[in-house]
Amino acid sequence: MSTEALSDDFLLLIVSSPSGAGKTTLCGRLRSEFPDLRFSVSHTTRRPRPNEVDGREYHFVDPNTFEQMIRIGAFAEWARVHDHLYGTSLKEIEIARATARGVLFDIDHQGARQIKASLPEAVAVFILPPSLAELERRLRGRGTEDEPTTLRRLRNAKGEIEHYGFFDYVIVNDEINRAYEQLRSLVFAERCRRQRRAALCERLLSERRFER
Ligand SMILES: Nc1ncnc2c1ncn2[C@@H]1O[C@H](COP(=O)(O)OP(=O)(O)OP(=O)(O)O)[C@@H](O)[C@H]1O
Ligand SMILES: Nc1nc2c(ncn2[C@@H]2O[C@H](COP(=O)(O)O)[C@@H](O)[C@H]2O)c(=O)[nH]1
Repeated sequence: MSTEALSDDFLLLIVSSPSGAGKTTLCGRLRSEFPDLRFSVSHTTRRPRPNEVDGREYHFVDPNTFEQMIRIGAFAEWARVHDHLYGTSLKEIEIARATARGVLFDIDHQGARQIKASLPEAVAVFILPPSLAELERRLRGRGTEDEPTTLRRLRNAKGEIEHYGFFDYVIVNDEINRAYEQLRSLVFAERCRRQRRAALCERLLSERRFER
């Protein structure tokens, strides 16, 4: 990690997991505790769930609009996940840079790799369920997907876990409070990285005080 890459205080935090492991729940808590960490609202071609609001959880668009956005280079990253298209627009990152102290991405491992390729200072966290049986219980318990979608997501889980080696941190979401405590600790720790403090150190060193 280069000093230059971390020379500002802006945190790019990626959270990924297999479907149902709990990243939306954990990101929701982060958003409440750290309002200066702006949630990146992705574009997707999947249909909204009953409780989801366009522009809040996602920008819900049709496939033609999504493909047009790909053509004009509007995305920082995009991927096909569970048979739908999902993408992070460059605009989301620009807005976060202009208005917040960081940006929180809830994206899959393909998107995480693309973000890291262009923004290597990004910090990537993978959330694991304690077991596959518990993953299934959670996804079914959430009750948002029909049976074919549930099965597709469960069948994709191992393929996603295979990518754990790419991530900087792995958190096991067994007990939600414990997992959240670990995630928030990461935010604090990342904000204390030496490289993010370089500007302050240089400023203190340049002050003309206590000099003989
Ligand atoms: N530690 C936990 N213990 C028990 N249930 C949990 C825990 N964490 C999350 N859940 C529940 O599991 C379900 C799935 O969680 P959530 O929607 O956050 O998963 P997700 O990883 O965001 O899934 P997706 O990728 O499908 O959006 C939700 O009903 C949530 O309340
Ligand atoms: N590569 C990207 N993946 C994304 C993005 N937004 C969400 N996701 C991932 O998709 C799945 C499914 O999400 P769901 O809301 O339909 O359950 C999950 O792994 C998300 O992290 C994105 O912009 N790019």
